[in-house]
Amino acid sequence: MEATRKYPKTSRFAAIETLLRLNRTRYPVKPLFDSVTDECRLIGAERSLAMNLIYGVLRRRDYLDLLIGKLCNRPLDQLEPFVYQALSVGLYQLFCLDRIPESAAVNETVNALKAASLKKHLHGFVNGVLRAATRQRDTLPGPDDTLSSGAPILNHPAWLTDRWRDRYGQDEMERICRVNSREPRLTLRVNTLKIDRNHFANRLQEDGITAIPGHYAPDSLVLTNYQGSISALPGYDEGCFQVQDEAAQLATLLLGPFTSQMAYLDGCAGLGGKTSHILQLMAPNSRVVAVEPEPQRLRLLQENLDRLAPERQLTICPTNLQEYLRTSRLQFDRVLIDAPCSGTGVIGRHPDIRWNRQPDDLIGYQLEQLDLLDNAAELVAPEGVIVYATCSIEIEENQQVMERFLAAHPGFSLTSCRGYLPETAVGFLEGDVFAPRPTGEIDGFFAARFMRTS
Ligand SMILES: C[S@@+](CC[C@H](N)C(=O)[O-])C[C@H]1O[C@@H](n2cnc3c(N)ncnc32)[C@H](O)[C@@H]1O
Repeated sequence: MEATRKYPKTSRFAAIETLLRLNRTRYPVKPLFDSVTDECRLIGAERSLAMNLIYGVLRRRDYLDLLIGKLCNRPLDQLEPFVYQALSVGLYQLFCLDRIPESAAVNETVNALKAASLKKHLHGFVNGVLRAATRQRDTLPGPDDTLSSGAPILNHPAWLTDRWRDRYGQDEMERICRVNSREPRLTLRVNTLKIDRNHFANRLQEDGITAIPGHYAPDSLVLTNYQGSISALPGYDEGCFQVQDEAAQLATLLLGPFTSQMAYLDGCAGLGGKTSHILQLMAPNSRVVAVEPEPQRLRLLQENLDRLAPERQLTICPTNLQEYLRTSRLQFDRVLIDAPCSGTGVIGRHPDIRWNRQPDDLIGYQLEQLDLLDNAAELVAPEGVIVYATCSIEIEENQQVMERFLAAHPGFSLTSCRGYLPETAVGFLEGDVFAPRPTGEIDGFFAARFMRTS
């Protein structure tokens, strides 16, 4: 108790504790982080720093393990678990960030061990390793160096790198890993119901925030130098924008053409990123139904839509698609199935995914995705279109789902995404489907259009 009172549970403590729980449970990092930061009563900049440290460690896990292995003369699994995570957080600050002074990185990390009431010799051990690391900086590898064998540091589990090597070749696999190891960029979709892209960019500029138009999606802005929280950006409360990668923005365009009197169903609405985009793009006398079963997401969906499009024709259904189909008599011109998936296209943005997923998960997702599409097929009107989307780059969740759906539903045919993408984005087509791989400018994604022909 004495130590806890003396040493507050700061951002470093929260980062270490979250990484520890993640390692133990393999739960998604966000809810673990929320409960740890609530317990530590962390807010504002301290909370953001904790988040950056966790995500950074997860993006550079193999590199940090390499450093720890060189600096400690024992196997990693023989380190006390809190000590192992503390060394990771400390070394990440020292070797991957340039905005934290060395002394603060070391002292604050050691204080986290004190706040955790760990034995005194462990404080000394962590202090010694981190100080040795700063002295030996010139002889230790940097985060983007290759190993002495010439092999790159991939920071991904072997099952993922093996499958990407088999599919794309060594160079492309290494490129994807490199992209996923860097901090992703922050991209917004300007809400043109409220303001156009140029005016909003100027408004950000007035606050010293540089915003450049994205290369692909017509309403996108990329913020190149912003480190603060999203809700502190100008125009947040007024609903002037939504954080959304360009791949996700392009996916909604595939629901086009946005002619009048159309009925849209967003069958997996989540937090409403694409629902709000449909509301932004739809022509007069159109309407949207959004289905989402998960209560927490539902609450955020409602909040987001209240902020972004309060006066639009929208019905939110707090249920799953299967139940919706049982109770609804409606048919839709466009159905979007932005399905639950492994998320391997957004591993840079959500770095816990790479360590939490297992190869067997892919077939589990495929079954869920096919079931959602079976239900969607019943809800789409003749001549209507289903857009099937995932943020995965795995064949099992994309091409295989597409083939199996079409084989089971002869009344549907694949139609090309080409006519719905801006010219700058047609390079992401693989045949008829939209399938960018992560580049640092755009997330990995997959989308296909199925038209009901009979
Ligand atoms: C990839 S997320 C959707 C993201 C969202 N479209 C967006 O752009 O923000 C998939 C969503 O499907 C929801 N979901 C899972 N099973 C479902 C089901 N059987 N019916 C409808 N939605 C489901 C999940 O709760 C999750 O929010």
